[in-house]
Amino acid sequence: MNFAVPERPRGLVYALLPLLHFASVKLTFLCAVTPENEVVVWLPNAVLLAALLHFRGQRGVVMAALTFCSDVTANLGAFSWQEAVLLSGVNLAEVFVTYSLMRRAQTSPRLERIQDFGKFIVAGPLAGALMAGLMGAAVLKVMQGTATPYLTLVRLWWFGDGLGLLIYTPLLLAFTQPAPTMPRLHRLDIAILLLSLGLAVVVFTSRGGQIGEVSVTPTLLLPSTLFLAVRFGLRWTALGVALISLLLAWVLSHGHQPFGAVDIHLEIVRAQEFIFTLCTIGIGFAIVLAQLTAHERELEHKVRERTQALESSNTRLATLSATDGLTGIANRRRFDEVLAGEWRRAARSGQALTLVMLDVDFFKAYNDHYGHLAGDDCLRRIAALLSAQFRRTGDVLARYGGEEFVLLTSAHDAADAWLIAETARQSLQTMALPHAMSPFGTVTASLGVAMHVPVVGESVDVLLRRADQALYQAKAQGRNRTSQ
Ligand SMILES: Nc1nc2c(ncn2[C@@H]2O[C@H](COP(=O)(O)OP(=O)(O)OP(=O)(O)O)[C@@H](O)[C@H]2O)c(=O)[nH]1
Repeated sequence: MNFAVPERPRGLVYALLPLLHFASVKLTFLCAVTPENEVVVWLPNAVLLAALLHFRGQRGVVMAALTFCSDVTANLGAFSWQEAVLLSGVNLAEVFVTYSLMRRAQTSPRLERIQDFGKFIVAGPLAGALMAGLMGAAVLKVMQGTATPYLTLVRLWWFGDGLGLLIYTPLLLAFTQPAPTMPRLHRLDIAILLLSLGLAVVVFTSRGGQIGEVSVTPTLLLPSTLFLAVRFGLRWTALGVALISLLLAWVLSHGHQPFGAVDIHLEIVRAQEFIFTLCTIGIGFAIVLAQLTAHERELEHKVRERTQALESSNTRLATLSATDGLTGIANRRRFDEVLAGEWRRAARSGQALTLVMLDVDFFKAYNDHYGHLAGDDCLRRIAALLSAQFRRTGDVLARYGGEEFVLLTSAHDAADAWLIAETARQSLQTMALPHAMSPFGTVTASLGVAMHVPVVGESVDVLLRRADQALYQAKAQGRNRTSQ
């Protein structure tokens, strides 16, 4: 049982446990014991089992002692005190054997997986209750000298106790869990529930009659249980199953014959078979559905997580593929994309585009003199300076390659365009990065400016070529200048 351990049982639990046990004894006698003293279902043992499962066995001895006292008290009405103590001991043994078997089989105490429900059925209704049947029947035979054959006594005890565990344990456990969200009750739900209620009344009072070819037996209520499982989940299915089972037991023990006019012993076995089928199918189906829903949610959650991770790595990749690794500004690829888009937009709107090309002067000499790493650093500082300068909306600064930068911007006119470029050149000069191999003594740049209003169908090369020519001119005229 590898699930989170809940808090230990406290005062209120100790008070409620024997009360619930005693109430379950009363409920059993009210609904499920025939005038011939045959028990159709014996509920009380499930109270201790559910408590042991819920609290993972913590303070099990105290809880057992409390329910034992309640059990002996309940038995005293029908048996001598020695018999009462022995029979309550058998009940206690049944619960502890069931609990130990479930523990051994590593059963989830919440019975929330179909495998766990299966293990519970084997450990409790089959093994635990059978063992109690063998022991209880022996006590009755030896102490009371009952005339009923030993094996019949075993069967009666086994089936009654087993079904009690089967009906009541999942119900009590379901109600100790946090309440699941209830689906909204539609008109169709109400109609089906009312129809099922009507059907139950017909089934339980029809004395095994027939409508046409169809036998009106409790089996007809099976679809209603499946409906409960589909619409309302485990908690309400467990309750529905328990109600139908107890109603059937009550009907039987009050002389009605929902399976037709057959011998009462046979009638009880039929009812028990039906209750077993109803519980295993109804509760099992509800558990499978809940498991599927939980699995689906888990999958959805995983898909959402993966999608988010994929999206963020896509975004990171997109940023990486658009960024120049050395300077952190846009790379040529990104610049070409933006230029093409802006070119088309300007062609439609008739707006002028301004392109500034900036090439660092004597950079080979800088590299040769200061080293390649210093050259890298110099390029980074120039990029930072230009980024700080060109930050108007719509400005796109990029490293075009090597020691060449480009700026796509908009200017009012040619003079404005020249001023933008010239300001950048002057800032670089003012930064005064030492360049011993340059006639200017500091790092400088030459800039070429081109301005053009594109027309639809014209190639961007027009603008690039013009800027390149202007740059060539600036270089030819002595460098550290802006040409247009
Ligand atoms: N450190 C460094 N150097 C680079 C990088 N990319 C290109 N270069 C260098 O930039 C230099 C460019 O040299 P050239 O094309 O001859 O130009 P220049 O020496 O600046 O001469 P002008 O442009 O005519 O003034 C070459 O030495 C390249 O190795 C880079 O990422 N880091």
